[in-house]
Amino acid sequence: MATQGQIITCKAAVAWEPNKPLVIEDVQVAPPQAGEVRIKVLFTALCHTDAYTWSGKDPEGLFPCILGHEAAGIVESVGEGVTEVQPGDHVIPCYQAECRECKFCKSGKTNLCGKVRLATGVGVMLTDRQSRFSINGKPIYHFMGTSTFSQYTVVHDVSVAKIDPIAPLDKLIVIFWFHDLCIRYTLHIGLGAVWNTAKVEPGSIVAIFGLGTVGLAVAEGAKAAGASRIIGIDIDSKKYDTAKNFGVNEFINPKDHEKPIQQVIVDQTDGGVDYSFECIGNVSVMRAALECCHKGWGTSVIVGVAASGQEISTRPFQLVTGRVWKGTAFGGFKSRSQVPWLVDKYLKKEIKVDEYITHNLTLADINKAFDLMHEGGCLRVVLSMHV
Ligand SMILES: NC(=O)c1ccc[n+]([C@@H]2O[C@H](COP(=O)([O-])OP(=O)(O)OC[C@H]3O[C@@H](n4cnc5c(N)ncnc54)[C@H](O)[C@@H]3O)[C@@H](O)[C@H]2O)c1
Ligand SMILES: [Zn+2]
Repeated sequence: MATQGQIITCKAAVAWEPNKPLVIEDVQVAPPQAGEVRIKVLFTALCHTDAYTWSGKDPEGLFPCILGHEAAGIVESVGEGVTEVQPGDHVIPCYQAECRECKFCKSGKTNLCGKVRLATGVGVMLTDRQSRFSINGKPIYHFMGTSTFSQYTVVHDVSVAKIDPIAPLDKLIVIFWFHDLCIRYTLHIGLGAVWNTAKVEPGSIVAIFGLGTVGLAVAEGAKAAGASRIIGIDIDSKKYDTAKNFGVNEFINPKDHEKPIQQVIVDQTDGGVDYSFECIGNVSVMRAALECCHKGWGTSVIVGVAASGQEISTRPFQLVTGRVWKGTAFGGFKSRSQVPWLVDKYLKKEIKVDEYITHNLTLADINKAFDLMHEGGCLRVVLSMHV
């Protein structure tokens, strides 16, 4: 391939400073080094995690940087020692790596691989602690080990999930195919919370706090697991309209009640729910989500990401009497091993994907895309990489 081993100059949306509009720039992307993969990004989606770092509230946020962590693309070239993917492979970059060698990976109990975290947490690559992005010699930080708001990105090979390419690569099919993958990636956080972390059984009563994209994916997972009652809780009653399509069959707006929301739920469920999921990132809602669980067995899963420095609290008696408090990152899915499996489920139409995409724009419109994301009625904005 002509670009192999060369610096590629391409377009990327650069966050120069917190809270300032992203700027489409010509960025130089260095070739991948040992254990690295350079990917031509075809589609990327936006997520609140990008917005959070961009806002400047994320203490780990580094500027200037290239944000973005939900995407699908094609391998352009690989560095020395990379054996699992090769140029032309269809891939999804994953912010949660899976090295299969560290003690986390080997434990079989968690997806929190530790291999590249020290480097990705500070916006560089592991090999030489440098960035592969620069503008006229000035380094631009990576973000979450993915940086997908760029037409080309370099990631660690342990962070790349290879996807089965669908047979006839007719242009349109490729477009739709990748199109859907972008969303697939966020979606599985919700599904994983239900299938891997909580292990919801048929007939369960489930409460979901926050009916954004993540909450809807939890609802879909709960429905697929056979939950009988799926109670959605949101301060925006309009959210119930969409949520019904994803399996939510009861709705409570905490603002309609004088009593604390956990008490309202306990009253309506004969003592509490079997499973609850906090999909907002609000620590007082996390407490409510635990306390609305049934004594003896109720399990509450924290999916939402609270602002840095926040703490959760409850009376220890809540746990002594059998409630369980859990958390999940990346849905508990092992990235490289299980992302392809999820894609397969999608192809077999076992899980919804298309329904989450409410807007399609291009990289050039990325600032508009962020505005849309903060509006009601928007689930996922997918960007193609044209400018
Ligand atoms: N654990 C993970 O792996 C992971 C991955 C991605 C995102 N997240 C987190 O999941 C959370 C949800 O993400 P999203 O994209 O669905 O967000 P979103 O903003 O689209 O949805 C949040 C919903 O919560 C509702 N809400 C806000 N405050 C509320 C309150 N006090 N009571 C009831 N409802 C309330 C809002 O009206 C909205 O509908 C975020 O914290 C995000 O950072 C976690
Ligand atoms: Zn590992």
